[in-house]
Amino acid sequence: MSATIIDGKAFAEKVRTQVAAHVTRLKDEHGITPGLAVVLVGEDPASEVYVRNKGKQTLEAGMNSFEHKLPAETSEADLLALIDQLNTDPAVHGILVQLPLPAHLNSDLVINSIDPAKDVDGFHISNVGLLGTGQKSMVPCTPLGCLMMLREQLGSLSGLNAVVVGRSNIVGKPMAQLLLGDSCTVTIAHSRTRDLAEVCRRADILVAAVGRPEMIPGDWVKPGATVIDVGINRIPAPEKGEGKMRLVGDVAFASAAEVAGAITPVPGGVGPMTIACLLANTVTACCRANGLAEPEGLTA
Ligand SMILES: Nc1nc2c(c(=O)[nH]1)N[C@@H](CN(C=O)c1ccc(C(=O)N[C@@H](CCC(=O)O)C(=O)O)cc1)CN2
Repeated sequence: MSATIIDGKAFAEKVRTQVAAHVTRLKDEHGITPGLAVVLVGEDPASEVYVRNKGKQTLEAGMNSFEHKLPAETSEADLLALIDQLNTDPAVHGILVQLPLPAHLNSDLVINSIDPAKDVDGFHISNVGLLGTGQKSMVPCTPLGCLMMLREQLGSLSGLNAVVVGRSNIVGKPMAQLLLGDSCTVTIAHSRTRDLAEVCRRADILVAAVGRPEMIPGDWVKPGATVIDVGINRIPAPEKGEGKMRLVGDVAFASAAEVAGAITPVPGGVGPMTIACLLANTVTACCRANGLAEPEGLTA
């Protein structure tokens, strides 16, 4: 293996320390405690873990955490009523609805009912438009985490060829906008892209966000490229025992690490940065709501 392994866990800890320092300053100098409300509908086991970790890390950073756990059969009207209440609650600076929502709920409608200023996920259509036009917005947490790691690894991204494999609203599209904002030459590739291998081989920065286990092999990676693997896929791991599973990314890590200059592992790469950036966005939202200077280095 020749690539530098980008340690997302360590980087996330650094971001959380910075967030906690800003929170202390907001409390001491302005008497304000940032607050994050997380809404979980249903009992998806992975979502329950993510929501628990969000609450724990919010409290550890010195912020207020408001957790709302609703039954899977919650009606859209009841969910919208809760969001309405959070929108007007002055103690709540950030609101997040954990995805995926149960199938009977319209995710777009629910997300677009959040006050854009409190939309710490950056999924509201207003924030999508602001990001797309290069204006100040709330930036989706996973792509923001990827951008922070890339800047830390490479310094300037200007002029680099970036290929984003995946066109989701949550990762692929905002990631491409952020890379464009840093003056990369950006290609968004997807399942219908012709000669995907060749497209990937042109990338100085390769971001994999397709949700297909180990889909990108090492021979699709340009020598020296920086590879950011957003995929979190659970696959059977019979070597660990019957019925056991393990996590892999969208990139075949071992072969890609032979070729890449730097690469994020799964787990321990992009994942931990998602929650760290959520905390950062909550502090940013709190500062904006109170007309205070935004924390440096924690926004795009
Ligand atoms: N409203 C949102 N819903 C979802 C988001 C989101 O950003 N906003 N992203 C994902 C889930 N997610 C946070 O919500 C998340 C996913 C993964 C991790 C993480 O730290 N992963 C670890 C591995 C964890 C494991 O063992 O399963 C890693 O990669 O090292 C954090 C947050 C979907 N929903």
